Amino acid sequence: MNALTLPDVAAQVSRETLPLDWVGMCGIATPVLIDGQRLGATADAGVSLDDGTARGIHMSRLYVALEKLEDAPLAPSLMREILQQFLDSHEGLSRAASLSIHTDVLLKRPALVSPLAGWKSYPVSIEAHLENAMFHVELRIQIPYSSTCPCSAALARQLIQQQFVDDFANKRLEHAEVLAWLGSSNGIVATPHSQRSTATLTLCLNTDCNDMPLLAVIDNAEAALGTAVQTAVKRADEQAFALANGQNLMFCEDAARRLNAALSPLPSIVAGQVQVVHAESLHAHNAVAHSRWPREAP
Ligand SMILES: Nc1nc2c(ncn2[C@@H]2O[C@H](COP(=O)(O)OP(=O)(O)OP(=O)(O)O)[C@@H](O)[C@H]2O)c(=O)[nH]1
Repeated sequence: MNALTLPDVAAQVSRETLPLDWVGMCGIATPVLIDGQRLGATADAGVSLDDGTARGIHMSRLYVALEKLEDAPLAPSLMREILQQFLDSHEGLSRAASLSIHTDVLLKRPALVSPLAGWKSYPVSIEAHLENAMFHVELRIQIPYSSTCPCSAALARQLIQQQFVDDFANKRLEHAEVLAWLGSSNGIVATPHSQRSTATLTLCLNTDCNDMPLLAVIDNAEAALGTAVQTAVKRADEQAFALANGQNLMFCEDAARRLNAALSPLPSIVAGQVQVVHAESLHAHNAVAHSRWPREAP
């Protein structure tokens, strides 16, 4: 076979001299190691093309650098190493590099009361950027939970009181009769509405972290909300869930404040933003609140 020289189009001079902000590949399949689990993920890898005369970047050099994801736990330090390799392999062409990883973290969560447990999937994205030795990493995670409207609960309580007045007007109160009434459908004549809700947390991580603080973030967030959606559920678990909802009535504003208070003290997080969306059953639209920290001085 003839030893032909392969044409290298990327090395050609571009006819139109124009630097590009980002060039790379999106949706590269890769495994990642998180908390000892090997997960399937996709990666978006790219660099800036600051040399406007160069025709193209060297995609294969970015692809090869992603091999590091196979064996080392995913951490800010690992992402920095990979980004540095992107830049080293594009010396003279690129000044900025970025890498995003998208995956679903699977966690086994215990039931509230029964000995059952089940798997829950949390969509996670980690975005890292390196430019002029400035490195930052952002973790985005979605957490589903239940929220019961405090206003609706108060309105339902008022109707229950009214029903009590109607049913027991001019009657001597008998303990057994009241108890039976409380257990009847008349005793709970109205119920508050509740909704499946989602918190999207965007967290700027401490770049010295040698692991991803996923479990700490999820555990803190779910404890602060008190009404995480459940996996395996027996009746005892459902009853405990009803109690948890009753004890944690939440407007979207309440949920955003709770999450801010729970996550902002974590040492692995230097700044953050919370977006909560309550998919209302009262309306066909959603109730939404945002909160971020640290807050700029007014
Ligand atoms: N830059 C660029 N490359 C592309 C694109 N689509 C496909 N490729 C291909 O990506 C492959 C890898 O490119 P390079 O990394 O430059 O490959 P190479 O020249 O063999 O590798 P080096 O010797 O390291 O430069 C080439 O075959 C390109 O044709 C594109 O839109 N832009």
